Amino acid sequence: MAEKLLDAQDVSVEFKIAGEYQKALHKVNLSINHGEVLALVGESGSGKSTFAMSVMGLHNPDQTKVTGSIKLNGNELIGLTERQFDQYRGVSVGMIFQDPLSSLNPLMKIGDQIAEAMTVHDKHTQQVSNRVLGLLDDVGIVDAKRVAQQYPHALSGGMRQRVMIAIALANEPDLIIADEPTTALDVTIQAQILDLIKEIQQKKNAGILLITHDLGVVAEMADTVAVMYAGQIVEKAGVEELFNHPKHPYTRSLLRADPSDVKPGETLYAIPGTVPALKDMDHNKDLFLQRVPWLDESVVNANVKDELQQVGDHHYVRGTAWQNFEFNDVTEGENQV
Ligand SMILES: Nc1ncnc2c1ncn2[C@@H]1O[C@H](COP(=O)(O)OP(=O)(O)OP(=O)(O)O)[C@@H](O)[C@H]1O
Repeated sequence: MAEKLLDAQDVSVEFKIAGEYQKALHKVNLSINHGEVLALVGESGSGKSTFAMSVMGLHNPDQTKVTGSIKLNGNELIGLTERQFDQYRGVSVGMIFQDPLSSLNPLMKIGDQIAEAMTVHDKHTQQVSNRVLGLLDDVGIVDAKRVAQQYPHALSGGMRQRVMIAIALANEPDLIIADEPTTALDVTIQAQILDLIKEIQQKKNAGILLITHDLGVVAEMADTVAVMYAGQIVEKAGVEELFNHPKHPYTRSLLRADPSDVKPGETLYAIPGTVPALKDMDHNKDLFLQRVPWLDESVVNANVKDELQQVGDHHYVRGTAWQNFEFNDVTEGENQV
């Protein structure tokens, strides 16, 4: 079998908070093939960015313990020094964040910032200038010559995001990590940027780790979906399978709470409660079940294995609560927050 582009096994992350290590990720297993778009979804605080930052080596080693294995093209990343990480961050892995303005240097012209991202010794050659213009062209910027001479503040949000994508692509990375890449943009611009990411991904056969809370974006972009809750993967499946046959109570709740899926006259389902604080996470349990008020305590408190159970073709679920999970529509109104 061909080597995986990204292969993360048993990745756990602990943050030192008030002198004590607290676990934010527990034994996460995720892999991405070349050309595959994996969407990582879950509510705010579920651990999506913590995972992405582990892949990019962006955690502060003095306050964070990262264990397990993360291999990129077969090379282990966990345990690398900052200098070693530099050899692939921005090179084999490109990054697109939610807020391009805070990622771009306000004092540097766009063209120089793109050139700066390239792994070439002399950034001032004609070849580099041509490549900068080519990249701006690739991300759909017309009049690239003029834009290359501008500063970030002169551009619209959508244009800035295109520039971020050009920077992410500067070294033709194998993997692109896109953390909420369109959240800050207007809906029409969102669609353009998503199309652009998809087009680039197909052209370059790059793998994408797409972090989003927007299920519409997932449906549009993803091949595979991993659902994260309280620092654990609770369900993984191909995108159609996950949308059509969700199993885990959390996945089913997320889909039910999807604002884009509400029909006129219907009220939007709100998942009761919130993601627990790190110190309250007992990862031997299926932590979402605490938020299902009608479940029996014995179900909520039962210990659950770390390994996901295979329930279909490429479809995996954590725990067994899904087997008897039903929405309690009678009390649902009372349970809403
Ligand atoms: N540097 C840090 N120090 C302490 N706790 C942190 C740190 N970074 C993240 N956490 C905690 O880890 C948990 C997971 O956070 P994370 O940002 O990964 O979630 P997320 O799913 O990406 O959320 P969002 O969608 O809001 O970005 C949260 O409880 C968060 O408070």
